[in-house]
Amino acid sequence: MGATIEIRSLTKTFGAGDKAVHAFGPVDLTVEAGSFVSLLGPSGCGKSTLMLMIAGLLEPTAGEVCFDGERVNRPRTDIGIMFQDNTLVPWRTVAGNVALQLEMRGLDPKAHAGRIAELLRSVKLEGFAGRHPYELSGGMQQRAAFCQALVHEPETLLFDEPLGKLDAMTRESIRGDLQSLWMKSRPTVVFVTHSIEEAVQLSSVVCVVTPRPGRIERVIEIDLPWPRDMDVKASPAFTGYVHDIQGIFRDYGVL
Ligand SMILES: Nc1ncnc2c1ncn2[C@@H]1O[C@H](COP(=O)(O)OP(=O)(O)OP(=O)(O)O)[C@@H](O)[C@H]1O
Repeated sequence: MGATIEIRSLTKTFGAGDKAVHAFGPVDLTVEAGSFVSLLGPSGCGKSTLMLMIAGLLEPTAGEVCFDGERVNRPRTDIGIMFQDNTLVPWRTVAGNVALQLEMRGLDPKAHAGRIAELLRSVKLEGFAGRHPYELSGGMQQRAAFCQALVHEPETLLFDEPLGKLDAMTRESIRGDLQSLWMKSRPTVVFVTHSIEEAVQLSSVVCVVTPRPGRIERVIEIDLPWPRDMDVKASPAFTGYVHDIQGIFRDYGVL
C-alpha cells in the first residue's frame, strides 16, 4: 500500500513583480494511501506544476507536501514518475532503459532481471527487450516507460498525462494495464489527464482543477465497481459521472 500524500496551502508563483505568473493554488488535498486520484483540468491550470512539487522537483512558493507526515524538501527517489514525453535514452535497449532506473538507485539490475522480464511481459513487450527505442512505435515506447516507472516497486506513482500522445486503442489497452496493476498492489496514484472519461474509468477520486491559477474546487468520489471494464463504462452511472463533470467544465467556459 502506498503513502498518504498531504498537500497543504500549496501555492506556486513563477517569477516576481510585473512578470509574476501565479500558476497554482493555494490548494489543500489529502490523497489517501492506496487511492487513485486524477487531476482533471484545462490546459495551463498548473497540473504539471503540482506534480513537480509533489515529486520534490520544484519548490513551492508557499505551503507544503508531506508523504506519510514527512515534508518533501528534495527529489523523492522512492516514487515512480511517467510523463507525456518518455524518458527513454536512445543508446540503450528497452531492457537496458528499464534497468537504468535500478542502476540510478544503486540497485543491481542482474538481481532484478526476473522482475524486468515480468514487467515487459505484462505490457506485451517481451519480444522487444533487446530492441532500441527507435525500433518501437509510440505506444510501445510508452509501455516501456511504464515499466521504467514501476521497476523499483514504488509505492507512489505520479503520472502526468502518460497516455496523452497515444492513439485511442493503445490508450484503452494501457489504461487496462494500469488498472490491473493498481488493483493488484494498490500504490497511491496521482494521475493527470485531460480526458474526463479516462479519469472516471481509472479513479477512486477525481479532483476538478479550475483554470489558472489552478485550485481544486471539486473532489468527486467515483463509486463504481472494479474493474471498470466495458460493461461498467456502458452503465448509466458511468455516463452520469462523465456528464456531471462535463457540466462543471462548461460552467468554467472551457467546454
Ligand atoms: N518554469 C516556468 N516558468 C514560468 N512559468 C511557468 C513555468 N512552468 C509553468 N509555468 C506557467 O504556469 C502555468 C501552469 O503550467 P503547467 O504546465 O503546470 O500547466 P498544466 O495544467 O500542466 O498545463 P497542460 O495541461 O497544458 O500541460 C502556465 O501558465 C505556465 O505558463
